[in-house]
Amino acid sequence: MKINFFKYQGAGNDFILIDHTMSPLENIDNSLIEQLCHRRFGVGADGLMFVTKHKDYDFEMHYFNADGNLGSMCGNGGRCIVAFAKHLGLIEKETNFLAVDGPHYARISENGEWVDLQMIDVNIINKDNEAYILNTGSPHYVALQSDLKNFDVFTEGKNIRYNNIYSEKGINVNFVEDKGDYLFVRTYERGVEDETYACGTGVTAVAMAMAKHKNQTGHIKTDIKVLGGDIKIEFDYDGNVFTNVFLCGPAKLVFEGEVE
Ligand SMILES: N[C@@H](CCC[C@H](N)C(=O)O)C(=O)O
Repeated sequence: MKINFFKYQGAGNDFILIDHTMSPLENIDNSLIEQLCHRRFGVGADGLMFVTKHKDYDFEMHYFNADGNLGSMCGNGGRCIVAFAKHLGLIEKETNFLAVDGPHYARISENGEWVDLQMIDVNIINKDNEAYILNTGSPHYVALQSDLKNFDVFTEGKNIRYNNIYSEKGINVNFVEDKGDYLFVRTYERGVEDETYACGTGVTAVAMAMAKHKNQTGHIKTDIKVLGGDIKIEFDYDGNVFTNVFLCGPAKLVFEGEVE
């Protein structure tokens, strides 16, 4: 069976995208997804997404992590699937689509390579000692870390993800260093079980945690640097709820191909 795929990346978080708009999604082969995402034996990606039709929305996003399992919301994946939907001619400048955490609005630049994606409102932030725990569509742990450039994100992130509190359901682990004008963020991702070059729901969680940490309220814009590039986050925060949350950044087609 031949599979046509498109490879996209959003700030270095990379995905295999498959157009499934002509038929419903059934009989998912999770081991095939894992194999396609494998960086030695497959195409190589942090995750795989199917685009299907939906009667009430422009399209529906189905996201699987690189381990082959159904993921929770993927922010960079969401931005890439919007670029893909434009490429397929499903949308033009704006869209309302459905993802695992509910409906999302997004707008896309003329050249199709920059996407502002609205994320879910967030009203719960918990603490685990000094770290912040919140769900921005996916569960996140946010910890401040000095000298982050030289920090062992893989080992420390993995230790937290697999500790007694989080091992069962898993968590994405983000480390952040406040650089003044911007935040530098590195993330260990659940489901990839490695550090990735960017995590969209992760940087969203980091911007929210830092607003709370610094007692900021109002309309807050945050510039973020990750290993794979630059991302911007915007939201309103009244001290209780984060609303009008936007994850803004690049979403680019890398190549397309076919596997047997
Ligand atoms: N890379 C993603 C996060 C994907 C979901 C995550 N790995 C999980 O299932 O926990 C992003 O950009 O948000």
